[in-house]
Amino acid sequence: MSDAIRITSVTVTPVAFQDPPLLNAVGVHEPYALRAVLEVHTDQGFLGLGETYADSGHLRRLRAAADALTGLDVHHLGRARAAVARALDGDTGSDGHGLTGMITTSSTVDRVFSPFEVACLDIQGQAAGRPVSDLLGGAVRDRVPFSAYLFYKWAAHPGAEPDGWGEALDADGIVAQARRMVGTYGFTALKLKGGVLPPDQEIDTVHALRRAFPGLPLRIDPNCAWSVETSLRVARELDGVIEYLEDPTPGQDGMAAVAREASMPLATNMCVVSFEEIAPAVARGAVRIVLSDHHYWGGLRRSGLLAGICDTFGLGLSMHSNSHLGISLAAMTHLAAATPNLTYACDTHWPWKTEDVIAPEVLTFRDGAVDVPTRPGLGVELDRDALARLHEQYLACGLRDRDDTGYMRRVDPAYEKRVPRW
Ligand SMILES: O=C([O-])C(=O)C[C@H](O)[C@@H](O)C(=O)[O-]
Ligand SMILES: [Mg+2]
Repeated sequence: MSDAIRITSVTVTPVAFQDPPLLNAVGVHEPYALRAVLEVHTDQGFLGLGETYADSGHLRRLRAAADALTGLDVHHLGRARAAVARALDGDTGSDGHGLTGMITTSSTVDRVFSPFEVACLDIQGQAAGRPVSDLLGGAVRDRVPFSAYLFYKWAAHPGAEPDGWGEALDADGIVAQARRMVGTYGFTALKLKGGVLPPDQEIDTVHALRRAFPGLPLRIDPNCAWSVETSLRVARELDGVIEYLEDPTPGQDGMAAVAREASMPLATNMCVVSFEEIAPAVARGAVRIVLSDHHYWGGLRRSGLLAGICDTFGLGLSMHSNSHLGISLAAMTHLAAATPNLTYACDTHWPWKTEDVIAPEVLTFRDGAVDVPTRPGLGVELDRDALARLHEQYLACGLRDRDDTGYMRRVDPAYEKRVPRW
């Protein structure tokens, strides 16, 4: 039997990378998105990487968990998760920005454990000489398709230079944005972030996308900005136009009411975001598709568990994203490659970022898909200069918690977060 590979220390480095003014149902993205980069060091010299959120409470919990993992074998993931749960001792997170649904004590453990699990799998893969997808059962596809994630947006952050994408505050602006994304990355599915403009304008935008891209699957996600009645009206207007309707309205009961009458499947990354929410959602018939996200479903293997449960109950599976860097894209790609029933193109914010902490050449888009890395582990390497620069940017930018609503209020003091808004 081969030796244990024991964790000797973990480095948690918060970073900030530039983010354009993307609009959503709760406000607007701030000039920087925050992430934490985890480096898990071991007694055999392997270094494992993980990436996660970097809000201040999450950073505190990551550091507590990091201390608790020292000495554990990277193969003992069950023990590692239990050690994280003990270290957190009930310290439960909250969904400050309002885009990710309810957070419980157990789902907080999943959020905190996830990047450590990814880093441990990175190490296991390096030691075995196998890509992480092989540790998850093996890739069933060599390339993972992603969708173009379209946002209404301002041309620039207030007082700053335009970001190069230009303004997109109507259907023409979104179609132009989609043309550029599809032209550059080859995406074969389109997702519109909605809940920003009055519903009729967003319906017009989806129809404009349908005319401009007749063959591509379309989705809209207003992050619960609509009442049940509004959701049903939008569903009627978009009958036969979208492949799924994502989180039109708050709560499983509201979603179930929409699901009973809407012609298209409903999808969620807001009313089913933890294991305890699956059974009630199935009982209510609230959704037909769950967007997985290893960052809050407890890592790659627990995301596989979610996939199995979805399969059992006949639920479809897609994948959610937040603003992220290359370590996360690598993990998402390995997971999607090894998940047979993940049949929808995954979300990614990738095109919106201009900076990263990994060497750029490993993960590239061709025809809207990323080749599954075949090198041992995650297959990505840290660019230490870039990590240091983005950490300096974190220290200098002053942002410590994602606050799309607060940022919007600085621009428009009358702005209010309302769920549902229409
Ligand atoms: O599908 C979703 O709900 C998201 O991607 C949530 C994100 O936070 C998105 O709304 C964003 O980045 O503004
Ligand atoms: Mg969503």
